Amino acid sequence: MAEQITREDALTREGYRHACHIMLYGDSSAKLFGKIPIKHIVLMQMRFDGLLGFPGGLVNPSEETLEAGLSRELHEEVGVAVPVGVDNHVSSCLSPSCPRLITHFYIKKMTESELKEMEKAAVATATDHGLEVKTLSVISRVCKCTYKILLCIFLICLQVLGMVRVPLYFLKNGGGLPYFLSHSFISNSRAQLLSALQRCGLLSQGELEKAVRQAEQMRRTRSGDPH
Ligand SMILES: O=c1[nH]cnc2c1ncn2[C@H]1C[C@H](O)[C@@H](COP(=O)(O)OP(=O)(O)O)O1
Repeated sequence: MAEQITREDALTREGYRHACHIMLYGDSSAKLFGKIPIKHIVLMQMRFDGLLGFPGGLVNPSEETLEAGLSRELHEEVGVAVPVGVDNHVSSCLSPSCPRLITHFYIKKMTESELKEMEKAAVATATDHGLEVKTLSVISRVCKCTYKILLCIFLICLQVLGMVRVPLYFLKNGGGLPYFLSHSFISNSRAQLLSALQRCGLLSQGELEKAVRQAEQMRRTRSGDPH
């Protein structure tokens, strides 16, 4: 469990790095398979390392405010300007997995069309990724470097493979949210997601507990541990 601190306390600590990430969400009238109302859109990202996390990144508070840095990161990652203010801040924590890292978390509600614009912009980034990968094969031939080394360097620079919607519904056999929660998440982003879903009233406490229980069961089944 990550230790919570205030935003003010975080900013007075010396020798810490600051990571700012945001949950962008909104109401939706869309229906899954034309019949299951999805009710809300919640965006996360598939990162270059295969882990799920929120959009955002590292910010240096001696150069810019946390919120300005987060807006800049969003613009760099997705290509869309999303203003973020202190009123969007919800928590600051000492990272449970990275020493001397403080993770700041923000939530912002957007309209369905703004969220779809973000998704389209993220797809455009993925198109550039495809083009860049072709370019890499040409560079690797010219420079006689291996394609794999160049691709790793490129993916580490790119950091994001695409935007994903969090399924907030329950399907048969743990499909939907339980299955989603059984994947691997970066740092404390899974806990950030669960607390944000509760805080924004997107799911009830009972639904969240059911999803977490089923996800845990799936993880145990996959690892061959029956308990
Ligand atoms: O979604 C997240 N929630 C909490 N902490 C996160 C999340 N994503 C990453 N992190 C942590 C772990 C990472 O090492 C640092 C930096 O994040 P990242 O997005 O990789 O930053 P840069 O793109 O390198 O600026 O934060």
